[in-house]
Amino acid sequence: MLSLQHLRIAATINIRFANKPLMPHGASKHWAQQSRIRYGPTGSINPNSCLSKLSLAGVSKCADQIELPKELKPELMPKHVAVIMDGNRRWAKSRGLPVQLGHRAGGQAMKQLALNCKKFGVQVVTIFAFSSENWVRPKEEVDFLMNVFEDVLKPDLKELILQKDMRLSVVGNRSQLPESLQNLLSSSEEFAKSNRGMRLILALNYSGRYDITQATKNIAAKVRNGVLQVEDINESLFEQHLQTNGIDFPNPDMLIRTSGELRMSNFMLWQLAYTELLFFDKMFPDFDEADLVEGLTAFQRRQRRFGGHKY
Ligand SMILES: CC(C)=CCC/C(C)=C/CC/C(C)=C/COP(=O)(O)OP(=O)(O)O
Repeated sequence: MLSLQHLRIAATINIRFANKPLMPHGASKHWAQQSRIRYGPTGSINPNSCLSKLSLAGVSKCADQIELPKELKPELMPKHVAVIMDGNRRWAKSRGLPVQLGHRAGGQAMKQLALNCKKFGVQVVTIFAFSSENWVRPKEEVDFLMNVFEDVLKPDLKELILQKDMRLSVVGNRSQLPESLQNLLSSSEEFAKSNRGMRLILALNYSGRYDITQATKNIAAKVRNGVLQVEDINESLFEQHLQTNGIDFPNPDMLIRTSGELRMSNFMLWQLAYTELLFFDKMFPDFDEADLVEGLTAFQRRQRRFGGHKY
């Protein structure tokens, strides 16, 4: 239940309800004190982007504009960034707000993160939005989260799909999600089908162990039916039976987890085998462009060996 006090705080940081944008505006004094709002310097431009080609011809904007802060190298950008957005509730509690507002602010941070990744030329972003274990939360929080998914997804997906040319895929067991959310997800995927921009993958009611278990069961059934031989089973075949099969994307290069927790929480256990892990102390709603640049810079400094040696 929202008290008058909460409404006052929400008003102070310019939070609006019922399908309306909820992220506090930079103009708010309270918000400015709580978070660094920085707009990364756009020093270097990917030489392959159409921006650099067109700017030679005196044109300053184009559809696939890639603007890189000067500390980032285009050739070392991760193709696929996975995100565990953690800390929404702690963000809200530390401000005396109901947890629901933390989830709404997290939704806005998610959209901004997707836009920034696109701006920097990342090809795939996977967001862990709801784990199969999250159902154990209080029913009213789960119900609220499902509503937030719809509220955030309706206008934001529309914008990301229609204006930003993003492709959309959903992994996880959708059949347990509310019907209206299932419909929204399917119609959004359909709408985005012919897009060619960055791919956004939402993991909703997703569990890495479940993913591996269902792949194993499917393969076992095929062996039992004689469709496959035991000798046919290898990593590539196994991957084809994961829920992420059918989505044309490389395994994540980089994983971001916010809120200071240092664990995987059952997220893409197979797919993250050689992913570089980056942990941030900030709560997810505070994760901004400067943090993303910091993470990408750290990623670019790492030496990826994939089990090999390079001495
Ligand atoms: C895809 C989409 C539209 C998402 C928008 C809403 C959103 C950001 C949902 C994330 C839900 C979640 C379980 C966050 C983790 O923080 P937590 O609740 O575990 O916070 P805590 O770690 O502080 O308890």
